[in-house]
Amino acid sequence: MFDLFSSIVALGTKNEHSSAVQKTRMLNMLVLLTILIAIVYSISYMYVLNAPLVALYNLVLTSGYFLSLFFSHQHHHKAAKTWYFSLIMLHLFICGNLFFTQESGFHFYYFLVPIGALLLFELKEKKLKTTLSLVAASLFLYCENTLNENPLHVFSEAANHLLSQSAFLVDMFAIILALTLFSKQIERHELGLIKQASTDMLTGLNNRRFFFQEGEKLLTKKNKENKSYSLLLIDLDYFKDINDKYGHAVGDECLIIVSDALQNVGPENKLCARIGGEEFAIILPRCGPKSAEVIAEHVRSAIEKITLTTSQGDSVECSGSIGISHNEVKNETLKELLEQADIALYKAKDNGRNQVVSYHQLTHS
Ligand SMILES: Nc1nc2c(ncn2[C@@H]2O[C@H](COP(=O)(O)OP(=O)(O)OP(=O)(O)O)[C@@H](O)[C@H]2O)c(=O)[nH]1
Repeated sequence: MFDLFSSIVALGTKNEHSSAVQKTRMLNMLVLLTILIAIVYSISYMYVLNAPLVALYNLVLTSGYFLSLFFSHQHHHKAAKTWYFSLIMLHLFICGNLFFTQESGFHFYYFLVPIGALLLFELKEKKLKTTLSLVAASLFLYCENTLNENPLHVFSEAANHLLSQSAFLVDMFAIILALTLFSKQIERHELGLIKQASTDMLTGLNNRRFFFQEGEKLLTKKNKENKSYSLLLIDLDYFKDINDKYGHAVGDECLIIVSDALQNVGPENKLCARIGGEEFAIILPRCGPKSAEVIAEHVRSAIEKITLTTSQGDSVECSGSIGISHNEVKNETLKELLEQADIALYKAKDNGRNQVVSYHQLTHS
């Protein structure tokens, strides 16, 4: 049963972009919900309100919603939405102006049309969305001010009261549901944008922007708490040669593998980022000079162990030089720590590469 529900909700979502998938799923769900509510109404007309003819007509109208699911299945999304909203308006008009009188409160359901259209139509479908909403508003006003003299079924006052109350409740539920879905949509998009703006596209590591933003925050906090921390600046050796010899794509693959290795070495609470072409940085919170040197050595060794086999069968090896700095003298800023780590890194390159040099060692020797 659940599988059937899931496959109906997923109708027409294959190979669509994520926003269209969301909207199509929402429409399919709404169609199913409408069918369910309409069936519940038919059952109550039949057994509670004793109006079998109304129940039958209502079921015939309800079957029309399946066409919307068919349009979704055929990927005619605009047609699916337009048909759904048009049919729901026709359905309400027939209920309020043929089956019963406006005292049944069915015309209050017209409010669902602008809410649904706002959620389900794309921004560029403004005209269609506005037209449907205006038609719904006009029909509401018409029904509110017109009394059907010859209804198919005359309800008692209590039944009319019950029906109009149920319309209010469904309206309220729909507004809450729409707002919840809407805010979820916004939140999801916002999180996606934040992630995109802070991630390096090639390697998936944090990017330079995020590193500086979060690094400053982290260091200000640690400086205030008088806690020690270290910074590792890692630069791959002779990377230009790898690009020149094996091609840019192999160079890219190498950067990805190195990034994975960096993420897997050292403590979990580190801040690791790609801050330049073949340059990476790691901030190690609560980490003094000795521990930083041990971790840096693990990082160096992890990079050295990487071997990449190209499609031509060549083995590519890489190595990295690492400069370390600490907040030992005064509460250094991130910029100062990077400058110190850069001096140490330069020394590591100068000494022959594939090694770790600490700024602390340089200044104390
Ligand atoms: N494949 C690839 N290469 C990149 C990327 N970003 C920068 N590079 C290359 O990285 C190389 C860096 O070269 P250099 O600065 O000379 O450094 P190096 O060859 O590693 O030499 P040393 O640092 O002195 O050991 C350049 O050839 C850049 O084109 C990237 O995203 N992908």
